[in-house]
Amino acid sequence: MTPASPAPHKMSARGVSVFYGQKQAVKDVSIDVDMDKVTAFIGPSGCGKSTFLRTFNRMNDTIASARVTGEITLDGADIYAADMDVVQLRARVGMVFQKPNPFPKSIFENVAYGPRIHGLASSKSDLEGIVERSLKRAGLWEEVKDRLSDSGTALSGGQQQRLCIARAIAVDPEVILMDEPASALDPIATAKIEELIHELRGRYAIVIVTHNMQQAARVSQRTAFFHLGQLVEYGETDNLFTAPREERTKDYITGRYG
Ligand SMILES: Nc1ncnc2c1ncn2[C@@H]1O[C@H](COP(=O)(O)OP(=O)(O)OP(=O)(O)O)[C@@H](O)[C@H]1O
Repeated sequence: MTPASPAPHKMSARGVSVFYGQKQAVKDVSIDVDMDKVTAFIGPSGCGKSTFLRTFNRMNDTIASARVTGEITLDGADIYAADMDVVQLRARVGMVFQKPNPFPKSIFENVAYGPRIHGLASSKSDLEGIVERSLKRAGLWEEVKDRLSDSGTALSGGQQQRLCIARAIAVDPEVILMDEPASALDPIATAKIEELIHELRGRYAIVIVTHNMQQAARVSQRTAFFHLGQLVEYGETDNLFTAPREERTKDYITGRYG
């Protein structure tokens, strides 16, 4: 009997480099990201974590000087192919930013906007159902269900970030990219976001950039350590923090630099 082939990776990067003009920010990085897992990107400031994360849904396209080489696939399809619909790609690979950035619209509209432009709801009640389900999944429903028409920007920072997560979830993504999603939040709001990441893990592939090693250890199953644009080490989070293979990883996690 031939052994079953391993499950295909949700996303794979092969030999990815990113340049800003002449400057190379990401150097020949290859990595796989899987469903049901949280992957953390850690490393000192400026090592290219955010730049690399943004290649996964082509957010670098919005920066005129940025150039990406190598290959990134989603379910085996090259996301940089000429016929890739980038709007569709960003619905499948959603993103949550460091600073919560709700639209200056109502809580309801923040979540309803994506499903509406992507034609995901067949009726008003269908749309209301999507909004409720997304807010529930983002752990915000109980706090906002009686004031859905209030402005999203009037919420607390932590609530705004959960609203942004609800907005990403509403279009039914497969992958969620989070770029330091809790670094602008207080410890209680941070704990809520971390709890939420745990709850979301079963449904999506999640990739999180974090400055905070304790946070990476708490929320992720896999960790990638970056230094000077290179991927130094990638492995199971427990192993990486307890028995790093590379000297540079060891120096970083023991606080010798960074
Ligand atoms: N829009 C840009 N134009 C030019 N250079 C950039 C741009 N964005 C980032 N860089 C440079 O690319 C390198 C990697 O930056 P990036 O933000 O990806 O690192 P990072 O590891 O996420 O850092 P941090 O943790 O501080 O956010 C840095 O040297 C940075 O100055």
